[in-house]
Amino acid sequence: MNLLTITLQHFKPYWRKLSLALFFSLVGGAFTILPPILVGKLVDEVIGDKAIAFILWIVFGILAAFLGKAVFESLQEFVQVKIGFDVITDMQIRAFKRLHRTPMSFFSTTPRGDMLYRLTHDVESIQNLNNTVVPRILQQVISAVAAFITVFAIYWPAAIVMFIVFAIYIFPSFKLGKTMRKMSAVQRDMSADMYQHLQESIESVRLVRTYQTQKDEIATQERKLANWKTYSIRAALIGKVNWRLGNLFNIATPGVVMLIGGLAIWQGNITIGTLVSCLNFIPIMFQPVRSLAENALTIQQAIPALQRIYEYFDLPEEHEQSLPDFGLVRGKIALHNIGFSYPGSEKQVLKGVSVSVEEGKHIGIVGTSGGGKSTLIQILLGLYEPEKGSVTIDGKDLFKYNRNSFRRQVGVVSQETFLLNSTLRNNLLYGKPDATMEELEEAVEAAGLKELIDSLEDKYETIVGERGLKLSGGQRQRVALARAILRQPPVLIFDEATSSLDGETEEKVQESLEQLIPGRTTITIAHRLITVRKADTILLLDQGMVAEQGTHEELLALKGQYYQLYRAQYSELEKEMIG
Ligand SMILES: Nc1ncnc2c1ncn2[C@@H]1O[C@H](COP(=O)(O)OP(=O)(O)OP(=O)(O)O)[C@@H](O)[C@H]1O
Repeated sequence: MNLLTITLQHFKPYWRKLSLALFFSLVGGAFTILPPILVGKLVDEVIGDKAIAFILWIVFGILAAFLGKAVFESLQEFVQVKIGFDVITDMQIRAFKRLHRTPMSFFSTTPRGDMLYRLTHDVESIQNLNNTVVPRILQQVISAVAAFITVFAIYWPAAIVMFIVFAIYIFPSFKLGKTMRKMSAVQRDMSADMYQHLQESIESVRLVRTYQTQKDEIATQERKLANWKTYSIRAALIGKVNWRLGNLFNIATPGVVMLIGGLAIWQGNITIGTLVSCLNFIPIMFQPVRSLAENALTIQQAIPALQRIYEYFDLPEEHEQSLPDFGLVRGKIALHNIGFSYPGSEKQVLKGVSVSVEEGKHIGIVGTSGGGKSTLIQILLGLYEPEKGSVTIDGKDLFKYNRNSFRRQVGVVSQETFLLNSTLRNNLLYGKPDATMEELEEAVEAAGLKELIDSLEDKYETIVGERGLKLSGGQRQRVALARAILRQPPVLIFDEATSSLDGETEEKVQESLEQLIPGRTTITIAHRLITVRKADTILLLDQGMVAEQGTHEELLALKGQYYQLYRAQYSELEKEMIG
């Protein structure tokens, strides 16, 4: 679909308001043509015939026309500004919705700064266009057409002259507009790139300070700014050329009209009043044409922003929205012969992995770093689709159902805990906003958070700071744990969920978790083998393959990789106990 079609689609729901705006604009336009006609009458009839008493009526007419124009054009602007905001919010939400439905691979390959720039700055520049340029364009077009028709009716040669001069003026403006559009597209990409760098630099301020790379950061920003500046100056100069051109024609047009009009008066074809009217119509017609040409440049500049937002409307969807829901999940999970490599990467991360967990059972996954443990979980959650193999939940193919309906019934605590810049209460209730205070306190207790909350002055109302930065790593992880526990889901996934806790706290939390686990299908990924020793089955993943599988005791008895890992992790005393 092209740009215009998509844009019109967005305006379509507001056609009633648009018609109202058009009506107000037409009435405003009618008032615009009155003053020049009355001025002509003033010259011919009042001054010429010395009918001084009539002058008051003319002056009153002119004032009334200006007032009428102001009232109706304001009404039109008001309606259109409202439509402008309606349309822009619709556009932003459409792009945002689509972003939330697009596959995870998009997020791992697209810079965050670029996404944010599109949804904020690009939207903003279209908003400016919608609120200022679009409402005026309607008035301008109507005024220009009304003026042209009136001049044509009272003295057509003047109308033809005006039309030719304006056409000559408009042509280069549109030509310049095309150049501006291209330049503006480059400028937007440059700005988005700068935004991306600024965001990354600010977000990683701790890293920058620790590694003392401020100079490099500033140098990079200076380089980006210098390129952007050179380009922007060029674009601004082109805009000025257009403005100067407008000035030139502004002076030339009355001259030509006076020349041919004067000749017509001398020949007795028109009255002086008619020429005065025509001259008064020039600014009415020229001003809109001029703004139209200038606005055309603004529109051309905004088109790349529009394109960047529209690109998001076409993002692929993770799954069709029409897929059926899972219904109540019981928790029998089977991943069969999974083969997977990340989009854009050649490396096979998973090479034929099969895992099956019976309803309510606990499976532990251990193995070397980078072995593919977290990837397996992402596939189980349907965040990535495997190239090979299948994922079934209660015997149903995950990819033939609405994945969100499965995810809603899973409690996940991962290595990276994401907290909102809000109160502890809001963070805890994120997965279950309607939980009772009793449920909340139970979850807090189970996650070992009670002491912390009691020690805080504002208790549950304490603000945790952006991304939970006011909490320690272990505290953040416990908040995430409580959040998952609160949901009481049939499936629990712990991906290094207790890795940031000290030994003592980990042990306590582990005890609470062990009470929570029975009856729920649980998958625990852990580096510390002690975390999974009670699991029904333990899977050792090595370089994308299942190297060993069995209970803790079976694996130890096997004296393979698991045994080696265990030995490496525990004290001499424990080693002796095994031996
Ligand atoms: N988004 C991604 N794009 C490309 N490659 C990725 C991506 N995420 C992970 N990988 C690669 O996939 C492999 C498996 O990563 P994964 O995070 O699944 O391992 P892991 O076993 O969970 O490791 P760890 O125990 O260190 O958390 C790694 O080699 C990693 O570099």
